[in-house]
Amino acid sequence: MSGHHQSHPSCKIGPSILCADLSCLADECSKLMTAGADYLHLDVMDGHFVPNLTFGHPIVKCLRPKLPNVYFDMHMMVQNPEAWVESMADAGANQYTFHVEATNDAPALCRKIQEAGMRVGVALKPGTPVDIIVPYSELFDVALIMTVEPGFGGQRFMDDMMSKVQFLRTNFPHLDIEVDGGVGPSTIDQCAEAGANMIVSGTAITGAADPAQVISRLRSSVENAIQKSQVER
Ligand SMILES: O=C(CO)[C@@H](O)[C@H](O)COP(=O)(O)O
Ligand SMILES: [Fe+2]
Repeated sequence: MSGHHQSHPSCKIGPSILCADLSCLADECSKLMTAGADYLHLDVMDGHFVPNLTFGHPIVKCLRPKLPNVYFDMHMMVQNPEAWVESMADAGANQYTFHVEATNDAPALCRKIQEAGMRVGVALKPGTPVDIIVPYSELFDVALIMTVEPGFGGQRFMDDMMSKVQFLRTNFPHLDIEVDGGVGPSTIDQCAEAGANMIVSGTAITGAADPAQVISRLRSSVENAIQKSQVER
């Protein structure tokens, strides 16, 4: 995965497995990697922070040996994100993306995640202003801009979130900026133009007849936008 301190970070496509066939999750994950994914986005929901319930670190622990080289981005939609850092690190997670709305000490949590050996992601719900993460921007590797209200796949993309992506790309050219929620072929271009480089897409990929074709479509949109931004400099 791209580091935090490099020129414009490269394009990474990370399918969300939330709406995949969870009865054979390891196979679904392998298929997505074979279809060209760069990483996997695993949605952890606790039924408190969001009105839905999925899975936790025991699943990651079982997936890891079957997918030894896959980057797991854990989207922690949980009330007490501090509680699961060590378990997720032990289970083999690579990135721990917590919601700033779920903690009253985000900088301390960033340090805790770093000390556990994972990359740090900070996620913002649609209603949360982007400037609140500016004071501790040196403590995280990825900013996740939710483009739906978290909790479910298959929702409608919120295009007014693009101003947050643009703000971050303008002020933090080297930051990995992730978008998540309703992202697919019909919404990727505005994400790419705003400056997102880590692309989470769930139902648009797992519901597609040809996931590989959707992944390459998302990738070409982002790579074109990166090229264009570098020419314009
Ligand atoms: O975190 C979430 C939902 O809360 C997302 O990761 C969704 O799972 C993405 O699914 P689509 O909106 O792309 O179908
Ligand atoms: Fe997610």
